[in-house]
Amino acid sequence: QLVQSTFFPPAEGVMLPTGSFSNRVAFITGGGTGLGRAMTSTLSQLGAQCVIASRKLDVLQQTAEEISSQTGNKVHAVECDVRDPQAVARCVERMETLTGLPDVIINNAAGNFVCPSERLSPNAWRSITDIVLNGTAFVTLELGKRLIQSRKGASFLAITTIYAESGSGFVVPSASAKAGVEALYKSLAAEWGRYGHRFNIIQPGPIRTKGAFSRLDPTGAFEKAMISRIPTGRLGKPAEIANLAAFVSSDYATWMSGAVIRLDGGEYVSMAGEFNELRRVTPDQWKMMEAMIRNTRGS
Ligand SMILES: CCCCCCCCC/C=C/C=C/C(=O)SCCNC(=O)CCNC(=O)[C@H](O)C(C)(C)COP(=O)(O)OP(=O)(O)OC[C@H]1O[C@@H](n2cnc3c(N)ncnc32)[C@H](O)[C@@H]1OP(=O)(O)O
Ligand SMILES: NC(=O)C1=CN([C@@H]2O[C@H](COP(=O)(O)OP(=O)(O)OC[C@H]3O[C@@H](n4cnc5c(N)ncnc54)[C@H](OP(=O)(O)O)[C@@H]3O)[C@@H](O)[C@H]2O)C=CC1
Repeated sequence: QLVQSTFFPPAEGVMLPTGSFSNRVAFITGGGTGLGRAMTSTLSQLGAQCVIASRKLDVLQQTAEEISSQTGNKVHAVECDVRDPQAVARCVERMETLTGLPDVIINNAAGNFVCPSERLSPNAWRSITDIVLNGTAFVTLELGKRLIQSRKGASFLAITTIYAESGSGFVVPSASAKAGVEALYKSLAAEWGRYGHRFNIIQPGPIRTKGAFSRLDPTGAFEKAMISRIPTGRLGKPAEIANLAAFVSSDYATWMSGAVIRLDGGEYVSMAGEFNELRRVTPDQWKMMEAMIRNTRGS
């Protein structure tokens, strides 16, 4: 952590009023681990009945038991590989039986690893883009069609990343697929408002989770450099994303649709600005540089 992080301590308590999601059902892909688990925990504390889905049923079941024993609200675990549209349809059928169709859908499941693009096999490309782009599309279309048929409104949220906008070397399948997810959600925000559906996007900056950090910085060698470019001087916390996701999915945000919200401690703008490296210039060096600039005559 950098010294300025003391100005920006994370508030990790649940932000919305108790009961904000009473009588609501929330469906969270990848809800067993990391940020998905944090969002499930927050929504469950706020009264939602949650359904979490991913490939590893044992992980999902353990998370579901832990959260529901803390909150007293049901959390259902449903096995689902989002790459398989038939598995997605079966998962949604199971959810309809357990809870009925959801009010809140969070597309959070993802796959990623750092790799020079010239080392990627076609299957490596397919693996990431299938989870991130096709998986989000299959979940969104399956649920969207059923919600439209039932004339039920819903809030859809996709978790992308800050480099969905800029692109990034060494995570090219992820960058391409996340950019596709953003196009999908912005497009549906325009098309399906008439059915009572909102679509929003959160772009998190770096937040320590085992899933992300073990695949993106396996040796830990890049963490210090990464934190040094974050103006608020620290990583994000899962609870910070969870509070934002809860707000975006809540009745306090019914006028929000098609929004792309970056929550990254300022990392994106810090990397983007041409002159931002001048942060390193000391007061004495500024004195000298200013004198040089003022003494310049003509062009
Ligand atoms: C600079 C410091 C950075 C510090 C962190 C900063 C973070 C800030 C921004 C973060 C953004 C985060 C975005 C995320 O999405 S994080 C989410 C991460 N979580 C996961 O990835 C969880 C799920 N992942 C997985 O299950 C696997 O990793 C998987 C590979 C994506 C999928 O698993 P599976 O289906 O079992 O696939 P496999 O059969 O194992 O592999 C499929 C093909 O992919 C090839 N492959 C796998 N790993 C690698 C690798 N490391 N390098 C190259 N190729 C790889 C594999 O070989 C297969 O191809 P084939 O051999 O041709 O068949
Ligand atoms: N942590 C960070 O710094 C950042 C994370 N993000 C995004 O946040 C989200 C959560 O990531 P994070 O919590 O860090 O990482 P995790 O690895 O913990 O989460 C990824 C989840 O996706 C699930 N998943 C992967 N493949 C599939 C599949 N085929 N079908 C269903 N579920 C699947 C995994 O469960 P299982 O293995 O059981 O299938 C896992 O629970 C992702 O969208 C990621 O891109 C974005 C920017 C920064």
